[in-house]
Amino acid sequence: MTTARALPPIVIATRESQLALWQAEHVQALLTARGHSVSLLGMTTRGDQILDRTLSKVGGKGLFVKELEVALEEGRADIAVHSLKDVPMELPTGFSLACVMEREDPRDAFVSPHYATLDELPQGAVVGTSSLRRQVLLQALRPDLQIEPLRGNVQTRLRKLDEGQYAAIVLAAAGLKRLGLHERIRSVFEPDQMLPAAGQGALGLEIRSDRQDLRDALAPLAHERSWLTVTAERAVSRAMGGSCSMPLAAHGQWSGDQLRLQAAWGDMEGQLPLVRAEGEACVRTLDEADALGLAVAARLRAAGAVAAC
Ligand SMILES: NCc1[nH]cc(CCC(=O)O)c1CC(=O)O
Repeated sequence: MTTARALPPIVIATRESQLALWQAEHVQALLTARGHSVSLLGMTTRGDQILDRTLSKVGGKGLFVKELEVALEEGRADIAVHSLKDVPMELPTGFSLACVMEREDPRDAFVSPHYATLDELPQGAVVGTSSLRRQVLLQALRPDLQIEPLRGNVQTRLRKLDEGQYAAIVLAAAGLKRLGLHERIRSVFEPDQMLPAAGQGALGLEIRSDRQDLRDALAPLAHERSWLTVTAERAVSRAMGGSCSMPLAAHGQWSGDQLRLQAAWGDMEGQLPLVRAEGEACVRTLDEADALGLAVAARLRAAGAVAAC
C-alpha cells in the first residue's frame, strides 16, 4: 500500500498563445493525474510581441523562452513547457531539460482553401512562411513559387490565409492537431519532400538544474524514443550553430533500434543548392544519439554546408 503524501504544488510558466496554453494544460493534466497540484503562470514573451519582423532578424529562438527562464530563476514558476523546435540548442547555465515527452506528428502540413497539395498550386502562387527552412525547401520543390513572410501564432496565420493574402501556407502538423484544427490540413509533406525542423512536434520540459525534486517528478512523463530522436536532431543543429537565421532541417526515423538521421542545409541567401546528408546508427543512449547528430553535421559540412560561428 502506498501512503498518501502531499506533493508540493507545481507552477508551470507558459506563453499565452493557444498552442502554448494547450501544451501547458496537457502537462498540467498529466501531472494532476499523478497526484500533483499544478497551476499555470501565463506570460507574454518578446517573441510574441514582435510580429512585424521575421524571427531571424530580431534575435531568434531565445525570444520565446527568456521570460519563462526568468520566472524559473526567480522561483515564480517551476517548469517551462516548450515546443522543442523553439528552444535554443544550448540552454543558459543553470537550466536543463528535465525530459522530452512523446512526440506528435513531426511533419509539415500544407494548408490552403483552394488547393489540396503543393503540386496543385498554379505557377507563381504566393505561399506564406517566415521559416527559412520551409522557404528553401519549398523553393527546391517549386522554384516558381513566390514565398512571402508570415508571422504570428497559428490562428493569426490561418486568418491571414483566409483573408486571401496567400494561396497556401505551411505549418507544423503538430500545432494544428493539438489545437483541434486537423481539418485545415490538406496534405502532409513526407520527410523526403520537406524535411522537418529539429525537434518539431516534441515538447520539452525545462527546469532549473538544481531542482532534482522536479526531475524526479517529471521523469514519468519522458518518452525515451522521442528524447533520443530529438537529441540526435538537435545535435546537428548545435554543431551547425543553427538558429532561426539558418535554413536547417534535421529529422530522425526509426527502424528497429536503428535511427536514420537526415539533414538538409541551405545558405541564407538561397543562392547555393541545398546540401543534404544522412547517417544511421544503433542508438540506445542520449550520448549515442548526440554522436549520430555530430556525425551527420560533419557530413553536411564535408558536402559544403557552412556552420555559423
Ligand atoms: N515556430 C512556432 C512553432 N513552434 C512550434 C510549432 C508547432 C508545434 C511543434 O512543433 O511542436 C510552431 C508553429 C509552426 O511551426 O507551425
